[in-house]
Amino acid sequence: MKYVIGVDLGTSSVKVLLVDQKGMVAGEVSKSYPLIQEKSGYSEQDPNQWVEKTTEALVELVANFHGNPSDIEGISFSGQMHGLVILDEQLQLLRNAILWNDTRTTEQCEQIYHIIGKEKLLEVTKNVALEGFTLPKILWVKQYEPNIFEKIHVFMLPKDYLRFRMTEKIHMDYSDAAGTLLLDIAKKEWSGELCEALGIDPTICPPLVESSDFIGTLTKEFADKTGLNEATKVFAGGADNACGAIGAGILSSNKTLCSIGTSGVVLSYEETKDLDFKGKVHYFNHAKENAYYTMGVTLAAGYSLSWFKEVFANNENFNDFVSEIEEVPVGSNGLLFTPYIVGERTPHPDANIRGSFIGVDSKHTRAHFVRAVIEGITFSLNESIEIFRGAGKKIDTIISIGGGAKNETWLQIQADIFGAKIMKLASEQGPGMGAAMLAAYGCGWFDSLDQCADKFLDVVKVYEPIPENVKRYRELFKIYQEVYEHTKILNRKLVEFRY
Ligand SMILES: Nc1ncnc2c1ncn2[C@@H]1O[C@H](COP(=O)(O)OP(=O)(O)O)[C@@H](O)[C@H]1O
Ligand SMILES: O=C(CO)[C@@H](O)[C@H](O)COP(=O)(O)O
Repeated sequence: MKYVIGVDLGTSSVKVLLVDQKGMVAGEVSKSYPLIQEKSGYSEQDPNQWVEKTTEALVELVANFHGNPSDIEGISFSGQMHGLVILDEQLQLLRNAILWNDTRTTEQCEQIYHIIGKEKLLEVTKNVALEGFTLPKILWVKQYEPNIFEKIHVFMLPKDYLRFRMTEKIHMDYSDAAGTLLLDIAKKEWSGELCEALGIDPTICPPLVESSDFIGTLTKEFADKTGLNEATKVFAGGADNACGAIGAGILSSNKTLCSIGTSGVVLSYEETKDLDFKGKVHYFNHAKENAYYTMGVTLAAGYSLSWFKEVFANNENFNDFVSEIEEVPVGSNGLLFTPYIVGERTPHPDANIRGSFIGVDSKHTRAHFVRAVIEGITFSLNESIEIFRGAGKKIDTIISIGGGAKNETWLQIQADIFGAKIMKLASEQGPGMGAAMLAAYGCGWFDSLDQCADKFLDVVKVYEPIPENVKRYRELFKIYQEVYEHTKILNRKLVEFRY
C-alpha cells in the first residue's frame, strides 16, 4: 500500500494527515501554536514555530506508522491564507508573519484605493482591498518599518515558507497568490502594473505554480529529522479554503462548502473568471487548474468560540464545554451574539466593529452564552449564504468541514439556520484531505482530482433542516442583521479606548 501526507498549516495548529490509496486516514497528528497579539487588531505568528511544530508532528506520524517510510510517496500542503512572510537576501526571516486576521492596515487599504482606484483593482484582482490581504501588509511594512522593507528579497505565504524550509525551493501557487491582491486573477500572473504604482519591486514576488505541480524532494536534513524518505515527492499545495474545497469534493458548479475553522467560510465553485460580484465576496483561483471559487468570510468563527472558552472555561474539555448547548432551546432564550471580536469581513468589511451580546437576562446561564456564540457565528455565515442566494445561486445542500463540524448539535444548527441539508464527511479535516488529494493526483494515482474525490470522499451523515427551527431562526436572523448598524457607531467611539 502507498501513502501520501497532507499538511494543513492552520491558524490554531498544524494538522498532518497520512492517507492511503483508498483514501483512508491511516494516521493523524496535530500540534498547536499561539497567536502573538501585541495590540488590539494585531495578529502575528513566528514562522519558525510552524516549521518546528510540523517537524514534531511528522516525527510522531512516522514513528506511529507501521509500514516503510519509502511507501509514503508524496506530500502536499494547505495553508492559512494571506499571511505575510518576508525574507532577506540570505533567505532569513526579517520579522514575524503578519496574519490574515490582523487588521492594522486600514490606512494602507485606503492608499490602495487612492492610488489604484477601486474599479481598476476589481478589474485586475477581482477583489476589494481588505485589511487581511497580503498587499496592504507589504505597504504597512513599507510605511512603518522602512529599514526592513528595503531588505525584502522575497515574500511568501505561510505554507510556502514551510515548504521552502523542507525543500529549499521557493514557489507560490495560484490559489494562494490570488489572496495577496497582487495577482492578475484572469491572466494568472503577477500584476506589474500594481507593483509599479505602489512602489513594490516585482522581483520580490515568487515564481508561480499550479497547486498539483511537482516542486522537488525533501532536503536530506529534513528527511533525517522526520524519518521520511529523502525521495518523497513534494507538491506545491494550495490556500486552505481551496484545499478545503477539494477535500470536500467542491469540484463542479452548484456545490457549496461551509468551513468553520478559526475563520468561517461559505464557498461556492465557479467555472469562469468573469462573474461580477462587485467585490461583495472574495473571488479566487481554485487549487484545481483553471477553476475559480467565490467565498464570504467570517473573521472570528471558531475563534469566537475558543475565545469564549479560554476566558470563561479555560480548563474544561472542548467537547464537554460545547455539549452544554444541547439543553438550551433554539434562540438561546433571547440572547444574541455577533462574532465581530476581531472586526469583520463579509458582509461588513469593518476593522473597527466588535462583538456584542444583546438581550442578556438574569435567567441566562453559561450554556445560553455558549449556544448564543454558536448561533451568532452561524448567523454570520448565513449572511454569505444570503449574498449567494441573492445572486441567483440555488443552495440546498452544503458540505460542512473544519473544527466546527465536530459537534453534532452545531451541524443541526447549521441545517436550521442555513435552511439547507448539511453533509458531514468521514473526516472533518477538509484542507488536510485536500492537500493529501493534491499529492495523490500529483503522484499519478488518479487522472483527475474529481476521480480522486470519487474514491476518497465519503458522506457519513446528513442533517435535514427542521421546519419549526428554520422558521424561528429566520425571525431571529432578521434581528441579528440589525445589530451591526446599531453597534457600528458605538464601536467607532470605543476605538480610542482599545489598546
Ligand atoms: N469539539 C468541538 N466542537 C465544536 N467546535 C470545535 C471543537 N473543537 C474545536 N472546535 C472549533 O474548531 C476551531 C478550530 O478548527 P480548525 O479547523 O482546526 O481551525 P484552523 O484550521 O484555523 O486551525 C476552534 O477555534 C474551535 O472553536
Ligand atoms: O483569511 C482567510 C480566507 O480569506 C482565512 O480563511 C484564512 O485562510 C485562515 O483560515 P483558517 O485557519 O480559519 O482555516
